[in-house]
Amino acid sequence: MLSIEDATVRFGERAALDAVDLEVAEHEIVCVLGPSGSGKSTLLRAVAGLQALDGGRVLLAGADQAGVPVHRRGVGLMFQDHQLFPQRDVGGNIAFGPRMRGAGKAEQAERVRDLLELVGLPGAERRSVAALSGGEQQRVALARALAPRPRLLMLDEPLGQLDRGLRERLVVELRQLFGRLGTTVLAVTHDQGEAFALADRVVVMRDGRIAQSGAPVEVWSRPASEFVARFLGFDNVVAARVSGTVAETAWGRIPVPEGSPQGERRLLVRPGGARLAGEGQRGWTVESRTFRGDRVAVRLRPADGPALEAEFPPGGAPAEGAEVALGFAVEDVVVLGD
Ligand SMILES: Nc1ncnc2c1ncn2[C@@H]1O[C@H](COP(=O)(O)OP(=O)(O)OP(=O)(O)O)[C@@H](O)[C@H]1O
Repeated sequence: MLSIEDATVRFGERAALDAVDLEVAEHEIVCVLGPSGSGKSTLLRAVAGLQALDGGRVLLAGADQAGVPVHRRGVGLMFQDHQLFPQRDVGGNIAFGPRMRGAGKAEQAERVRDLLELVGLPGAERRSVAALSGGEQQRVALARALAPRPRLLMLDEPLGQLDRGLRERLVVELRQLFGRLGTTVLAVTHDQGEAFALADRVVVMRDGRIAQSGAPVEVWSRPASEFVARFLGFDNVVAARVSGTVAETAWGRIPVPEGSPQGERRLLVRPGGARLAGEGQRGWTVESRTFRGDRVAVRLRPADGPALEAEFPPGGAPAEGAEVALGFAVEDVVVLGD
């Protein structure tokens, strides 16, 4: 459906997109994640035709989009800076696209009715957009973006302004909705929870390049590099010398999965990977304990080396100041690439 080939966009000396290659298949939901300034919006804008490329190509269904204006690309946009038209009512906002494409009054009304049904706001045609809640406005913006039946829907921080509870609910609804409609989606967010919940595939960007691309579970369980690991919030990263299935680290000898990269590496231990073990490595002191509802986060300090963040079930966490022995679960250990 969408092929981005070697796409480059420069602002002065700096490349906001640096030779990016990305394919999005029909019906696929791809979420682009990354820190502020990593080039996420520039990527979307380039696909939409709002940003010219300095190099490379954007193809939609095989056709090079060079010189094709935004409104002829057949893409739907729901961007942060594309607010609803305040002077039109809900129906007027949603009917805008179909009207521009020459749909008659009856067809427009039917489309608006169907879409309002779809986004869970049946009968809201005549409501003023100013009188809608934030969540309702997002739904109307989504209906407006879907109205012209775009072959590709692009979302920039679709739920950015909303509070967490509403976001979590809407993200589930969105995924179901896109599945039902068979919509192909390219979305951008800085919120990893949102990306992981929405996407079939996540793409993590760094400085205008793709740092990792894969199914959510794959990226989560096997971050490719220290950058991706830290971006996902994993802080237990330590220098390691890997030989076979064992790594020597400041946290002691740690088992690593078979087939791990060898030699001088960086190694990640997910917080669930450290276990209390009588026959494990002794000499860890519990520096702090933080209750997090369903688990307790515990900061452990070895005799000599950096602290390690571990997680325990609420009933099973050691007390502050306690001396414990630790073992490591190999499935929570990742030898990172460069
Ligand atoms: N019109 C512009 N002129 C100059 N520099 C720009 C322009 N648009 C973007 N940039 C720069 O390009 C880089 C990538 O910006 P972009 O907006 O794509 O990042 P982003 O990942 O979407 O960030 P955010 O999450 O903050 O929206 C940044 O360094 C930004 O300052």
